[in-house]
Amino acid sequence: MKSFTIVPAARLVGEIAVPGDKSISHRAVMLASLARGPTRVTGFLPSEDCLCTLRAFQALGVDIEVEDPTTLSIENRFHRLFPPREALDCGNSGTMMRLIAGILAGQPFRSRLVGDASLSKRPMGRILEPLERMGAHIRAEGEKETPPLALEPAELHGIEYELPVASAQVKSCLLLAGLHAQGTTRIVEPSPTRDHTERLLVHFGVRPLREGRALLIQGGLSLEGRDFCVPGDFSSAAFWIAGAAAMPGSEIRIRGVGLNRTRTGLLGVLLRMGAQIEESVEEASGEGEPRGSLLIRGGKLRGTQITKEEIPNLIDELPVIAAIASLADGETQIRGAEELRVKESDRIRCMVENLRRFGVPVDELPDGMIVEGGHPIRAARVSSFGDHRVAMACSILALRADGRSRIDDVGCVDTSYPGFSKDLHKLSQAAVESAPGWKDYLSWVQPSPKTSGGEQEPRRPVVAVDGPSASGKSTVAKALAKALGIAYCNSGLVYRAITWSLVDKGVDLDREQSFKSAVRSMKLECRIEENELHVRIDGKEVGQEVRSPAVNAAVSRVSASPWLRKRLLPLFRKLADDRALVMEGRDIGTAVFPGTRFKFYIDADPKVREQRRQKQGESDSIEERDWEDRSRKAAPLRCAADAVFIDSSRMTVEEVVLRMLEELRKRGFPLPKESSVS
Ligand SMILES: O=C(O)C1=C[C@@H](OP(=O)(O)O)[C@@H](O)[C@H](O)C1
Ligand SMILES: C=C(OP(=O)(O)O)C(=O)O
Repeated sequence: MKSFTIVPAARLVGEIAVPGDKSISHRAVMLASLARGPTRVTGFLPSEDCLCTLRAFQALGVDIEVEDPTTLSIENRFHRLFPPREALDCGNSGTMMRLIAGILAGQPFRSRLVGDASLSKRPMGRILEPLERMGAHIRAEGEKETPPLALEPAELHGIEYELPVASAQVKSCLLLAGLHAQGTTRIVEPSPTRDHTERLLVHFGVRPLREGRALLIQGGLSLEGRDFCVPGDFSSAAFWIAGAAAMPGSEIRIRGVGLNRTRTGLLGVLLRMGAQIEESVEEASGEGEPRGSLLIRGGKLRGTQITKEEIPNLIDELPVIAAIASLADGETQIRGAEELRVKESDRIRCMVENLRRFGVPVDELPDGMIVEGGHPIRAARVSSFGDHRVAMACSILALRADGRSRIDDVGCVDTSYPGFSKDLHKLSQAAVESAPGWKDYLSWVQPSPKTSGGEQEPRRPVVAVDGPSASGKSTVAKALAKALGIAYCNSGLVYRAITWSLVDKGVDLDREQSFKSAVRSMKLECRIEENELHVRIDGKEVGQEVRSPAVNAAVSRVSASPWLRKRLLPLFRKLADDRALVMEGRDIGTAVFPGTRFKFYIDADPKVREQRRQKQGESDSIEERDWEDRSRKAAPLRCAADAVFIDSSRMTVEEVVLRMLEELRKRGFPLPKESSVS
């Protein structure tokens, strides 16, 4: 299962254009497929949801040529739809299923609509009832009026219908059914919802009539094909807008984004919270879709109240609003949002659960939540619950956590925003990867955490060499020390020695008190002889026993102790008091000697590292080890911001050491006259 690993970032900076609008892409394909004459759709969103719509209309006999992923040529040459051979797959998309049902309800053929596990739980009664009243023969095969939907041939007639819930999907379903019905269909909305269907109908030559809260559509009119350009998706941009607004120091510009007022409720909420947003509408041509650019500058936000009336125009943005409410000062209340419970997940439940994991105090309400902002965000491992917006909202919050977070089950992001992780990476400079993959390690770069006493340059030059297991760092660190003629130390040896002694004494490592008192009473001596570190415990020099399976099994637990790590810092630092050295470990450049100018981070592809371990006759679960090392609370494995990152996957030891020597020369390390590498 795919997951994102998110490294904290101070702010979001940069400029992007988000991919095409999902709601509009669905509708553009649908209406162009019903129209006479060709339509070229540009800016189409090639996400999983919209591709389901595209495939469905191909299956219904419409010519759809994919010129490139975002450009479609659509023509219904026969001016009618054909019976599909198989069930039409709506994937994860509520919009597709509800809108296409409106189109198919009045066709002279049978059809069946199916969806994935999440869609199969979503309520369809809201479209079944009015469609049946229009004369449709439609049946929900799932329990409690859930998909699949089976449609029989039918002739529809217009009705008057007042929507019980404010839903653009139900409204659009009925507008599309009304197009194929006899007479007029009159739809009354409890409050205005996104009006993309109305605008696109006008674009294709059919104008629904507005009478206050009512919308009227005349049956039997035909649509005319006409090229259309889909604007960027405001709901995708929302992650950057909200994230940047809530992260002081941020500055981002988003170009070509849809700015339809029935979608941009988030902007009003953010402005109320104190956000700095500049909007410039560049294209508001008549009844087309307005689009333009947004400039967002980050600052400290304050909590707000979001009321029922506001919900329809920001419904899909509520997960990210909940996320950034956690960063704002004070309380944010979201009310009147019970519709969130029947989206791709129960977005109230899932966001409440995830926010709690991030350490955010939050109360769940039947129709929303109360988020208490301003508390530190804890690094967490959370699930998307298969919901794209939950995954992306949590990714934004994770940027502000106190360490690496992991969002599991993020394949769903492709339903609306393929390329989200790339954009997150671009704007945050943080690493997002399909964990625990390798490619993004380079961008794991983090500022060295502050530790007392270690920020100053050590008295003698220290070369810090960090990296994950089996990266080759020990081999190169030893060879480098030899080439420089200085001492080689391995902090791991000290942790191993302590572990050996604890194991030998039978100390119960799970009992903190016994562990601490055993360490306190231990006589630990570290000294360097002939450029090598020697460790003595209670007068006994430790040797090969530190490599025993018992020590292997326990050393991670011992070295994960923040108390012990802190206790050992002065001991490690003292080693550099009277001699230059190369010190190798996992936090040398970030915690032990953050002040040294000579830092390296050695890494290699996990596959290469696994092979190296096998060659040493050991087997190691490299990816799991990486995750543990990187996510542990005390001095997690990080590439220091000022370290030189070396990917040793395809380099020999000699090449790596030469590269290090070269860098040391550049950084002014007092190199011996004749550096030799052996
Ligand atoms: O019409 C649309 O394109 C949509 C309408 C909204 O759903 P409801 O109509 O169910 O509120 C929204 O949540 C969904 O993402 C897309
Ligand atoms: C609710 C959403 O989509 P749909 O209803 O189309 O699945 C969404 O994209 O947030």
